[in-house]
Amino acid sequence: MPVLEAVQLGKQYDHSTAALSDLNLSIDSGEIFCLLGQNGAGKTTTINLFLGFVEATRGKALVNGVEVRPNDPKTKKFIAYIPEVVQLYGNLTGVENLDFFSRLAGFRYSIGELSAFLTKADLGPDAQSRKLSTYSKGMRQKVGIAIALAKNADAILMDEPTSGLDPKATDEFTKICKELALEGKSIFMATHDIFNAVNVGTRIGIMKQGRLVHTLDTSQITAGELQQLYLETI
Ligand SMILES: Nc1ncnc2c1ncn2[C@@H]1O[C@H](COP(=O)(O)OP(=O)(O)OP(=O)(O)O)[C@@H](O)[C@H]1O
Repeated sequence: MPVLEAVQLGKQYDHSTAALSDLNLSIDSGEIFCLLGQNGAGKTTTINLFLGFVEATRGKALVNGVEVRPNDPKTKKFIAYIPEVVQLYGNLTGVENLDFFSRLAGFRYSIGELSAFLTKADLGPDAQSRKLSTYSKGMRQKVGIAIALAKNADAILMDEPTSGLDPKATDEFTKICKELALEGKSIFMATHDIFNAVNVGTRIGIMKQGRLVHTLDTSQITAGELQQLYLETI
């Protein structure tokens, strides 16, 4: 069974044209699916439909075979979400933030366990005990990853996770994503970074005006070819 599945999924906000139309997509355990598309193409809408933040006007989104419904916690426990800027408490340390958000998700961990999640997310011991107000954007992303790990989510959804990260931080983030996928997590990422999409993704989707117009295996395409296809498509 796919971890994330969209069946004829569509969304129309009010009287506007459809933000998403007829999306059919299956993402398995261990896959990293990178969704490309211009501003307004429908990437965030797709993520929001899986999260249950907005309600589908057509079709359905499923997580582990369970249909997503807004305000229904059933599918939320399977998913973690990492927004472009991970919102955390500046006056709490990395460990304290992770503890707070783990408790919100219903998990209580020892300091050692919390520290192990942060270490796995590539945040060293010095950083773990520092206040979040001193963290870089890349470090905040790592706390976001640790929160996903602590929640034991099967799917991690990310909206432009590498935007604004320097090349080293992007590389570190990419390595963590690959490790998580090897452990069986499903990752769904909206991104504008074509090079990183080819580097990190197992599959790429290109969306235009709410429609998924291309789906490719990254083994079949170079970054240059993807860029060409993207520019021809949008
Ligand atoms: N809450 C909303 N109400 C009305 N229209 C919306 C709402 N959210 C998004 N839209 C519209 O839906 C379309 C798709 O937007 P969406 O944010 O999903 O695109 P995107 O691909 O994520 O863009 P970006 O790369 O800028 O984040 C756009 O036309 C946008 O204006």
